[in-house]
Amino acid sequence: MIVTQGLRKSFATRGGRGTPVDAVRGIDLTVGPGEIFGVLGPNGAGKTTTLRMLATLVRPDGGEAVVAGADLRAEPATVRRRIGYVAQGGGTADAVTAREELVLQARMYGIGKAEAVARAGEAMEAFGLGEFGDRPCGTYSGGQRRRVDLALGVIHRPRLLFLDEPTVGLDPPSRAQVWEQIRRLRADGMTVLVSTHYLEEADGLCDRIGIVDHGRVVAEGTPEQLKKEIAGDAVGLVLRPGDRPRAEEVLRPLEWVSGVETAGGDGADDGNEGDGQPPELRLYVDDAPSALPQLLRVLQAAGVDPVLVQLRRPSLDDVFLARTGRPLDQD
Ligand SMILES: Nc1ncnc2c1ncn2[C@@H]1O[C@H](COP(=O)(O)OP(=O)(O)OP(=O)(O)O)[C@@H](O)[C@H]1O
Repeated sequence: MIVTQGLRKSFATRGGRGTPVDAVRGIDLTVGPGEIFGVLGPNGAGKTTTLRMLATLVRPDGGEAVVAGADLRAEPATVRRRIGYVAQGGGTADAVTAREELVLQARMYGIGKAEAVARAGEAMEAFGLGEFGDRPCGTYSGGQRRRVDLALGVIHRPRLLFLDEPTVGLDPPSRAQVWEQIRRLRADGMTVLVSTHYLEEADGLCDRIGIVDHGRVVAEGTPEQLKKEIAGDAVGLVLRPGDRPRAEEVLRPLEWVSGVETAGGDGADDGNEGDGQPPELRLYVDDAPSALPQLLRVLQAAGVDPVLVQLRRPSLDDVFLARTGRPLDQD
């Protein structure tokens, strides 16, 4: 549904006298039909500029893209007809009602009056706007407003929808409601490209993500793939004093254990830990839930009885950290 190669954009500053800002330095992305694809990155990473280029609102300086089956540079009008775009702040006016906005938006896409009114009614129902949609937009909560923005973005039934940070500033329940609506659009066959700087949103909502930093894609894949690439799963074992050498001896040769490390404690296994904390033996495995029972069997056969066993799964924050050298600032 989207294929980009080397898409880039710089902005002139101080009327062309300052150093140009390289907002996007060469973005390569592939978004398949029917997926929710997340562009994850910190503020200023180039997410908005990327979305605006793909939605024909900003002209790229270089690179190629095919969007919704049309060439971005050669056929921008075709791209525009096939897509929907919801900007970060949304676009509703305070004095008009959601229903009026929906009818107006449909009319702007050339839809006849009766059909526009019918579609507005359907959208009110589908996005749960019935309770408030005949009041002026200025009286809505942030979450209600975002649902109206979504409804406006798809009133012309595009096959591809761009959402720029759709849940920024919303409280968790409103965020969950917006995610529900986005999932419903996917279930109806729509492809959704969403930009976000929330790790939880990228992880929980998106089928695949591209991590963007300083105008480049630094990682692309499903959230699970990306987390696995970084570390696989980890299992933490807290052992009785003196048990560690025997545990390491039986665990290291196992082919499904890719690494064994000691975390915490003073490293000396003499029953006299320097900081009072028993060391944790951390094992790296491909799939912790299936490795766990085997692990316990091997330890039991060796006469080792762990005090504590815990599953540790890497997060997207670990991925971001590994690829960029710093954690993602989510404020
Ligand atoms: N019109 C413009 N003129 C000059 N610089 C710009 C312009 N638009 C964006 N930039 C700069 O380009 C860089 C990327 O901005 P962009 O808005 O694409 O990032 P973003 O990842 O969407 O961040 P945010 O989440 O804060 O919107 C930033 O350094 C920004 O200041």
